[in-house]
Amino acid sequence: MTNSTTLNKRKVQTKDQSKNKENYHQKEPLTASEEEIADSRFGPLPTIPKQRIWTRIVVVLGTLVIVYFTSNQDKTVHLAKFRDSVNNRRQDVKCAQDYLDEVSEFKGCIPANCGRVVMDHVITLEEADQLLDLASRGLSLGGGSGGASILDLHSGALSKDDVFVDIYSSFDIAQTFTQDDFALYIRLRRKIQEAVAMMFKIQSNKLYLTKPTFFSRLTSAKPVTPHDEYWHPHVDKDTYKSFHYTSLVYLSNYGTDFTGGRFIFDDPGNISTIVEPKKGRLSVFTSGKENLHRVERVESGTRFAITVSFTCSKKFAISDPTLESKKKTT
Ligand SMILES: O=C(O)CCC(=O)C(=O)O
Ligand SMILES: [Fe+2]
Repeated sequence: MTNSTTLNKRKVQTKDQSKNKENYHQKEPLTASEEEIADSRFGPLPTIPKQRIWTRIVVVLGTLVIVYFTSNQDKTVHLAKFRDSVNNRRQDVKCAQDYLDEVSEFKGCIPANCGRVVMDHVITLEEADQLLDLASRGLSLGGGSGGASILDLHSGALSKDDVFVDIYSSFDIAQTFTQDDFALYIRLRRKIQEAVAMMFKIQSNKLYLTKPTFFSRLTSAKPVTPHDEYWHPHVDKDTYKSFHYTSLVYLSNYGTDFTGGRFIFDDPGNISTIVEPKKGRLSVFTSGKENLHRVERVESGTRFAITVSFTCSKKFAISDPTLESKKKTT
């Protein structure tokens, strides 16, 4: 066969194929023999009913809408619910670089991981009740007119109306507190310090109590001073330079003693990581930007807690208060 004959044959084939194509597009009925050939070689030509196409479009669009809205919405994660009883429920997060840079100077005080841990079995219910009793007696000497009152047993700062007073110079504190109160306070501070050291794998003797360390009483009352606005997101280390580890012990129960007032870590990706306060619950976390947090506004009732703060830097250490040492300053 010559080359020209082959070429001619190809031309004929191409002509036939384009004829078929035309047939297909123009939907001209196939001849019986063409139909037979099409059926036997390829099976019947596929057809998608219009209704099914619309169903698919609606499903795809619906899915896109759901994905769009859910990805922009707040996601809520519970680190510890009120009804949970947790041993050491931890969540590691990447340390903020400036926190890591700073803490790296303090050998024995560098956390194995940054993050948060909730512990329900470090402070007993009885100890929490005793602390609550101590806090209530102290706070009964004053109390802010807005929704937040604090009592700092180290500095003596107590909220009173819209200012702070010094309980050690304003009152005869021996009428309000006993030596046992201070002994309890010191014992629990040590317990918390041990727990912080254990959870972050650091040396307890490289950790120092720092200021402010204080009791808080929160209500739904209208704010009077900026100190009453406890619900703003913040980083403890930005507010208080000395902080490296923050710990909180809750002294009242979410849902029964008060509503609202949950503790929330504002995590990247609009994730709210929630700790519901519970009497005796200890929550500890590294104080850097990795742990941006806030307290929800209390809606009803009264919420008591104590913030116990630790530093790795000896120069920011404060000593434990005792009844004797504090009486001397009056
Ligand atoms: O009371 C709490 O749950 C948190 C208080 C707090 O954020 C703080 O003391 O810095
Ligand atoms: Fe805080």
